[in-house]
Amino acid sequence: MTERGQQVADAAAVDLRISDGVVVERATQAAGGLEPREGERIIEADGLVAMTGLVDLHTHLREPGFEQSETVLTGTRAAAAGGFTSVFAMANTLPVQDTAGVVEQVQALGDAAGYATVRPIGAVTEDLAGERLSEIGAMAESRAAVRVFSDDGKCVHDALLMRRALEYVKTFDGVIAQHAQDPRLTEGAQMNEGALSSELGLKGWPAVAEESIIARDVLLAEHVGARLHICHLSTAGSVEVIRWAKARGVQVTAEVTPHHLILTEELARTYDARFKVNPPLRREDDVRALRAAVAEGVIDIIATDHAPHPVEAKDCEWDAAAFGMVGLESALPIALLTLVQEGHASWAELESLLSQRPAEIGRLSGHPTAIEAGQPADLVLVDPTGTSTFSTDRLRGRSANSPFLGMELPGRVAYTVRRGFLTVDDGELVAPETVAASARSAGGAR
Ligand SMILES: NC(=O)N[C@@H](CC(=O)O)C(=O)O
Ligand SMILES: [Zn+2]
Ligand SMILES: [Zn+2]
Repeated sequence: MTERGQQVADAAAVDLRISDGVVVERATQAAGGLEPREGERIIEADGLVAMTGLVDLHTHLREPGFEQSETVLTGTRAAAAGGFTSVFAMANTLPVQDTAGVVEQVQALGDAAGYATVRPIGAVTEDLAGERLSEIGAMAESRAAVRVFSDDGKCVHDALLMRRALEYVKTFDGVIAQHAQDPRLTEGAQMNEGALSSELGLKGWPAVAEESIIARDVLLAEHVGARLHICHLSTAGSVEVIRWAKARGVQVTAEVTPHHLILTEELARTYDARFKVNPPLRREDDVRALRAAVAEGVIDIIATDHAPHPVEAKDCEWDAAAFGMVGLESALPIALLTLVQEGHASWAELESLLSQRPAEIGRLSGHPTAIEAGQPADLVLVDPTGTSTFSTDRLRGRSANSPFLGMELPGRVAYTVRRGFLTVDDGELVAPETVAASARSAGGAR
């Protein structure tokens, strides 16, 4: 397979030859490019931008247990459509991903589907109950080799458990990904706390409920000398705390979701539960601070927090609706709109935010560090020109609870290549049988 694309860093047109899941040759077109050989498929990628495959450190795939919302197959289809080649699957399944058996099962489902590398996240506490540590060691040593642990959906609130979890993962270079939400400060909370929550009569969720947990946890991570990752940062104050911790040398990383980079609490006025999410949409000044923190490097990555829910969990009163939004297919377009087009990040920085840094934080093995000869062929080719209306036909998962439906968004994924085979071909998902067969034959490639 020969690909004509553009290199991200210097925007020079290059040809790539891919064979057996690896980029085997790369030449600039200025230097003559590559001659296609007999039997090779040529992808015309002129005008497209190439990035290493996107990596989502925060995806809810819902299987086992909530297959009416999403399955590993449907969720990784959505991932591929969005340009992702790897996803980290959150632990709040049923049963919870808190044993070696369950994480191995989720990983095996991902391997069989083939649309993306699925790396299960292990629960920090048994059944996400916040009482006893889960089998962290057994999950780390299992075939799934778990490196990221999180009770996401719930906060690890007990400081002693958090300390013990940090001590444990430190022994094998793992990381605790904290969902920072003080449960007592957010009992019954429905949206951001402020003048608008009072006006709408919805119970408020104060910024300090997030910031106080982050402050505690960066201090614990410093004390233990372990790695801490903060999920879905949503307030200007959280940015301040992370900046302070990084300046002290704490091993902390932080993520922001696409939706927190663009949407605000004002959307609660619609009472449309597509805009109900945990943590809640905040204010304009928070959105500004989050974008600036990405530009400054205080925020390390963009993660989708893809949280599918069925119609009945969203098409109801705000108070009764579930928290969460789907996000895999819209992540790159929203990042382009809010960061690249606004001058907060270059394409190369986008590759860092959506591919390189999440892979590093999750200790993802077999992920390319660049698109060059000798590197695994996990990459995405994006059409950067024009915009299109984001509609349900762009969604490839099982649920349609996207807050971006109807918006004009830039950036279409033209091709996604995983382990050398196509999962998206000329803007269309490749059929499941074809992808599964390609994944089986690529099985031993790494
Ligand atoms: N983000 C959400 O609003 N919901 C997530 C849980 C979570 O990420 O906290 C879910 O599992 O639905
Ligand atoms: Zn969460
Ligand atoms: Zn989540």
